[in-house]
Formats: sequence, structure tokens, C-alpha cells
Amino acid sequence: APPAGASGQAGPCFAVEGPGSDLVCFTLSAGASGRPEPRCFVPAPGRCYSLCVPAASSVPMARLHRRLQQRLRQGPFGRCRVLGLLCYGAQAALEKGFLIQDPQGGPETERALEELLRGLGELPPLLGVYEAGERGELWQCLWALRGAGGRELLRRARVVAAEEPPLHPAVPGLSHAAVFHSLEAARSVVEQCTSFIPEATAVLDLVDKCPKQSKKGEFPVIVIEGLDATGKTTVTQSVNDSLNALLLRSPPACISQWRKTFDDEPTLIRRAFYALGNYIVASEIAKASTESPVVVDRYWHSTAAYAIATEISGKVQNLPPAHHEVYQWPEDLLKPDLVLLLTVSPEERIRRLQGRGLEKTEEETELEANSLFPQKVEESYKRMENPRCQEVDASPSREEVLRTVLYLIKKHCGSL
Ligand SMILES: Nc1ncnc2c1ncn2[C@@H]1O[C@H](COP(=O)(O)OP(=O)(O)O)[C@@H](O)[C@H]1O
Ligand SMILES: Nc1ccn([C@H]2C[C@H](O)[C@@H](COP(=O)(O)OP(=O)(O)O)O2)c(=O)n1
Repeated sequence: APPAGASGQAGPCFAVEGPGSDLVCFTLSAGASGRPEPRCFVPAPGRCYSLCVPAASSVPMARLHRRLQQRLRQGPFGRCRVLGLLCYGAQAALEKGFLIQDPQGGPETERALEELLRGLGELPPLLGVYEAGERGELWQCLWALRGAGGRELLRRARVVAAEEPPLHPAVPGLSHAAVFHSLEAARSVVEQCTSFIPEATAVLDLVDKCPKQSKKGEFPVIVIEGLDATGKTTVTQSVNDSLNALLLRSPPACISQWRKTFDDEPTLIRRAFYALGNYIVASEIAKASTESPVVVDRYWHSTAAYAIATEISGKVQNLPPAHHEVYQWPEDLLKPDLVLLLTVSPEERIRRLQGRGLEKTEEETELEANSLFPQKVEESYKRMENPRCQEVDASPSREEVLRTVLYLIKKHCGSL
């Protein structure tokens, strides 16, 4: 039977992005029917709260989500566990938010949440409060905060378990929230950021100086892709020396000084920045490939694969199915002749990461700590199409990997 909300209509479903690889899903029921609620996410004797914001490709909403995320890491929320929460349903657009587990209960956390929401301006997100009923059943109360410290109960419904949906709830929105398939789509996101990120204007200026629809020259263009520390820099440099090629990288040098700024922004903005970087590199490739072979260290496949793997929580099986639109190359972006994907075992990759001993970014640390993340990036690379990535086992010695790569280039691109 379809999930019924208090109004009797098909209601929203929720998926908690727990620390495990499975989503814990629940829905709401007006009556006493329904399978037992997934109590596992409410710590006894504690309490649970939820907050959600629309996940549409809107810069203000992306920033609101980010702000909530940052605030929930601080102060009174220190004792709580904060998990990702997705709210989806037949009629509603996806919302993204947080499930806040307070192991002690007590009024402080709820007060702090109210205060946080009241500080957000005119239309703060609704506050979900989960409480046990007399027979141990679980209820969700949905509150709207009103002026002068008041609040209004919009809905009280029973929480009942739901099946994990066949498609991860974040998949349908990926093409709007994280994976850009045209210059215009990425450009419009960065354009909305100029008032609060001064560097956005400089990025747009550089993009607008590039010729539109860059065409490749007669020399081959080879892209080297792979997870961090799989040997891309090592391979691109030696291929370069062997072929007398020009070495380019995405994001290009002209915008890389702003990378840190955009890396600190929400996914939507961050991915739009990297997407624009690819269009700038495309114009560099177009020019260079009229004079010599070109080797590119990361390009669109990196942008897409990392975006997909970050947005889709949980296990590798949650990724969009093969041939999904997110794996297709953007029509307005210059295509390389050959894309090689370097792969090594997880153990070897950790050895190389440690051997290099560089300071780690947040994402790199996650990459090491959470072995599902690199698996999802690599699987996404492998599902890319038109052009697809050709996999190269990069675990042998530097010399042997170079030999294999040069062999594949010669085979695919002819004599150079
Ligand atoms: N084939 C190889 N065998 C052993 N170590 C390698 C090999 N290729 C690269 N390395 C080392 O692994 C580390 C990561 O390589 P690097 O080229 O910087 O990777 P990436 O550019 O993909 O992050 C470096 O310390 C590098 O010297
Ligand atoms: N063309 C590119 C290059 C990198 N990115 C993003 C994807 C990841 O979030 C990081 C990975 O970059 P990282 O610093 O690990 O790259 P290197 O391994 O140092 O080449 O940057 C991208 O989106 N598009």
C-alpha cells in the first residue's frame, strides 16, 4: 500500500544515510497499521530530530544546507550524532538534510535547534521531532517555527519502516545538483556566486575569453585518469617526455589558485567550478593539439566520477545504473582521442599515498578511511561512455606502466 501521511495522501519517504552502507528507510502512517518502525535510528533513552532543505540546484539552498551542516558540528550539538537524511516521495522533490541523534534526550538540543533555525531568516526549515508513544511506537512531529517564539504542529504521524528504494533517492537529481552536462549549466551556478565569492567573477572572465565549441587539432589528445596516487603525474610526465607532447591538467593553472576557495563551498558550487575548468582546458587542448600531441592529467571523467561518488551515499550498488545519463560526455566539450584509467589495488594505493607523505585534504582522508568512496569513484570511471575509459593496471614498476601506456597510445592513435 502507498505510504499515507496524516492527510491520507501518499506521503514522503525518508532515507537515513547511516555509517553503514545500507540506507535506513522509513515513511509515515496516519493510522496504527504499517510494519514496525525502524527504531534503530533513535537512541534509547534519547531523542531524535530532523531538518531538511530542498535539494534543487539552487545556490541559496546549497549554502543553507552547508551552513546547517557546519553549525551542527559545533557547540550544543557536540554530544549528538548527525547523519545525512534524504526526503523523497512520489510527489515531492528531493530534500536533503540531517538526522540529529541526541543520546541523552533532554530539552537543550531541541532548544538549540530552534535557536539555530530562528537565526536563519524568514522561512526556516521545518523541525521534525521523533518521540516514542505509549506502546513504544515511534511518532514524527513536524513543527513550523513562528514569530515571537511560537511554533505550530503541522503533522503528527507514525513512523513505519519502508523498503530501500530500487534507485538511490539522490540519483534522479544528480544531473542538476552535481554533474553538469553543458558549459551553460555550470556557468549559471558560478554566476550566482559572484556576490559572495569574488573569485567567481575572475573564473567567468577566463571562461568567457575561451572560444566556444573548441575543435581538436590533428595531433592526438590523451587523458590520464585515476584515483589519487595511482601514478597519473608520474605517467603523464614520462609519456610527455617520450612523445614530445604538451602536458595539460584540469583544473588548469590559470584557475588553480582559487581551488581552495571553491573546495570549501557546497557541492553544487564546487562541481560547477571544476566543470568550468574543463571548458578552459578544452580551449588549451584545441590550440595545443594543432602543434603536438597533448597529454591531459584529469579531465571531465574526474569531475563527473568524484561528483557522483560524493553524492551517492552507501554502497557501490547505489550508483546510477550503467548507461545512465550522468555517465555520458557533455556534447559541448572537446573529446579526447583516448582516455586511460590507471588502477592499483587499495593496499598499493595507500602505500603510495603514505610514501608521498603530502598533507591530506578532507576528501583525500575520506578516500583513505572509507574504502567505499574510492570504489564508487573507480566504478563510476568504468561506467563512463563515449569516450569510455580504458583501464590500465598501474601496479607494476614505473617503466612497465609507461611501456603499457605508450603501447596503448600507439595502438589507438597510430604512429606519432
Ligand atoms: N609504478 C609505480 N610504482 C611504484 N610507485 C609509483 C609508481 N608510479 C608512481 N609511484 C609513486 O606513487 C606516488 C603517487 O604517484 P603520482 O604520480 O603522484 O600519482 P597521482 O598523480 O595519480 O596522484 C608517488 O610517490 C610516485 O612516485
Ligand atoms: N578535472 C578535475 C580534476 C579534479 N577534480 C576534483 C575531483 C576531486 O574532488 C579532486 C581530486 O583532485 P586531487 O587533488 O586529488 O588531484 P590529484 O590526484 O592531485 O591530481 O578534484 C575535478 O572535479 N575535476
